[in-house]
Amino acid sequence: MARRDRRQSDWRSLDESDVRIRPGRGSRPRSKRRPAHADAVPAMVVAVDRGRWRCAVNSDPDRIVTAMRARELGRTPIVVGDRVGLVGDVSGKPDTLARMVRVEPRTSVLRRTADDTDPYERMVVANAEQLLIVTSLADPEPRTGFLDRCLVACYTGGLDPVLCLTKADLASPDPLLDSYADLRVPAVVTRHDEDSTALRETLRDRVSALVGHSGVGKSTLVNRVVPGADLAIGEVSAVGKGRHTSVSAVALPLPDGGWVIDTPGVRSFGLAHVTPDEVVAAFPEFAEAAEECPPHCGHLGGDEDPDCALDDVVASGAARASRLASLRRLLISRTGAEV
Ligand SMILES: Nc1nc2c(ncn2[C@@H]2O[C@H](COP(=O)(O)OP(=O)(O)OP(=O)(O)O)[C@@H](O)[C@H]2O)c(=O)[nH]1
Ligand SMILES: [Zn+2]
Repeated sequence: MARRDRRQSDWRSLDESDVRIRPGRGSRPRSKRRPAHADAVPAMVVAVDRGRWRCAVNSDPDRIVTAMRARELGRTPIVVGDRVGLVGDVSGKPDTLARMVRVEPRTSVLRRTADDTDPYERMVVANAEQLLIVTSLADPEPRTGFLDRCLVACYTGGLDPVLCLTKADLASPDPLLDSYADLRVPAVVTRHDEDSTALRETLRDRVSALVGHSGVGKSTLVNRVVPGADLAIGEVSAVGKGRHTSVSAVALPLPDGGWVIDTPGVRSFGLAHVTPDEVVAAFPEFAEAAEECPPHCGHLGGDEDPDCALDDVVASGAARASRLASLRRLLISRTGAEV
């Protein structure tokens, strides 16, 4: 609790956003001002730049409105993917500015810390249903440490992970797929000399965030599934005048429905905010046993956590040893060196 209090008071100094899902909000008694904004129109944030938010009214990519934050929202972080309520001029005509009066509770949050020692979590994307972890099979070689960290971010943030393995013309996906089989993460394999039907199917009608290291072919993918993506990114990143390249997330509409949220600035996932128990919670067969562990168990077993109860689950035959090994690999990635 102490940690939470400290964090709350320090939010103000952050430039990126904090990151909390606020599950309590839906059941909280309605505040007095809510009825006053009964006419607010729903919209999704598609880009953020320096105190201005670009929003798609009714999630319609053809109804883009620029908005400011109503004073009553204080400094609540508002990021791409947030569902908001807008009042005022929502025409979207040049030089008009709507007012954002509400941020809906989030269904998921993709968050990270800047590095592993940074105690402050930052929100990257809100409400994405899935995270496409874009990894090339060669050139550059897959970085499983990064991949594992992305999985942890999914499990603790409420997103469905999907492995997106690119450059299959250069190397076989099988070894990588084998090493993730126990985690049961769905995968899409792509190569630039074949069509992208499987990828389109995976993305259709969903809100998908994309992460990947430089050079893995993420831009190639985005341009394939979103015609004119380069142009669109240029446009939204021009929200704050004078800025030509966007490093924050940008939501781009898919022609068949759904959105992809590119995260150009995100090359790493510090996970200082994640506890071992949060990771274990994503593994139903181990979650209950973890309650039998000594306090502050890191669940790594061996010399690190000799009394960890997770080994008993495997010994009893209720889970496979390889599942526990995969879980522990994720736990190690949480504390391991940044990759
Ligand atoms: N062989 C092969 N090369 C590919 C494939 N997809 C992309 N590339 C190449 O990989 C390089 C990097 O692709 P980009 O799409 O720019 O990669 P990125 O991940 O967006 O990288 P940044 O722009 O640095 O963020 C380019 O030279 C692409 O032509 C593929 O399926 N096979
Ligand atoms: Zn344990």
